[in-house]
Amino acid sequence: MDLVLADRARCNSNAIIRLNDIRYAYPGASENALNGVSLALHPGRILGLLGPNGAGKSTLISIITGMRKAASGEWYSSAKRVSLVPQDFAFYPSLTVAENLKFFSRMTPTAAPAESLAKVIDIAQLGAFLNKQAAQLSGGMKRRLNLAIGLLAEPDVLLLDEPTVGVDPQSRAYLLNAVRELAATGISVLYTSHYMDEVQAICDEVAIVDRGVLLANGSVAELLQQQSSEVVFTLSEFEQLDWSLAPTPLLARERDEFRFACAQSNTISELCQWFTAQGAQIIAMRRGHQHLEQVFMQLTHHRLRD
Ligand SMILES: Nc1ncnc2c1ncn2[C@@H]1O[C@H](COP(=O)(O)OP(=O)(O)OP(=O)(O)O)[C@@H](O)[C@H]1O
Repeated sequence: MDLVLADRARCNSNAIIRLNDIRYAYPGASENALNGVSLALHPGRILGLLGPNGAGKSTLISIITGMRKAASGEWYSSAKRVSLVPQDFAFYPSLTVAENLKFFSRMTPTAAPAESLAKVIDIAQLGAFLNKQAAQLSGGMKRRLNLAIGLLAEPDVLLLDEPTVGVDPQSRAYLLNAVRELAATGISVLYTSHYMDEVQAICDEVAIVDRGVLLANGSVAELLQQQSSEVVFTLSEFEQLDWSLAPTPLLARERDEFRFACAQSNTISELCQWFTAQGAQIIAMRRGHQHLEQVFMQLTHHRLRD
């Protein structure tokens, strides 16, 4: 089946790019690399794309850029320019920063190339490094040059494939801030990273894929809430509790925090009553996961770097 370029009415949202039920198989492969993935990118928002190795992230990115054609599904886009900042450095190591930027600027048709060049130098804060050979830059500065080249096209959709691999903490903080500022100007960002804390910190939304299937998609807060059926109590004066008599089995304890499965609606009230009756004090209670990594592990059953 041919890919359908749906019109804005069928998109039924303000998405700048929307994928519906996208399937893709590499020639000769026994399994689909993408198995019915639906996703939307929105102006001014950062979507974090997470998945273990081989999940289908790169394949998805190549479909969004148009480098690969899906076997079936719908694809809607109102983006004028989509830029991909790849994980591999996409510049000439023997040229200086300025020479690289000028070269790629000439390759990128924009209305005002000089202004665009000045703008990306400013965003990536490369002004002090223009005469340095790209090969001599630190890991963080190379990432900034990679980003600057991607921004030359003045994209309205920016696809970032692991933009902070191999950078020092300062450059990392700088890059994360730059990505947030770019989104604040209205650019739609797809952010792929193996660093969960980054994704949790800067992304408005997260999509978790594994084996070509979208396992979860929503805001970070939604995923932390929805994907957990656990409750954690912080207690004091708990030493006298006989856990074998608890109305719900204790799953785990860490210092004064006690974790329980929360399968039924009355689990929490039963536990509260039991703690109070046994003389323990409830200091705090929270539902849901605290970290995206816990959500990821629950859904994919392995760590991101496996
Ligand atoms: N050129 C190719 N030919 C055949 N199979 C491929 C090709 N590229 C990827 N695949 C397979 O497609 C599936 C999805 O791969 P993809 O590269 O999209 O995953 P990924 O999530 O980007 O992984 P990583 O985090 O390791 O980059 C995997 O099973 C992979 O082996």
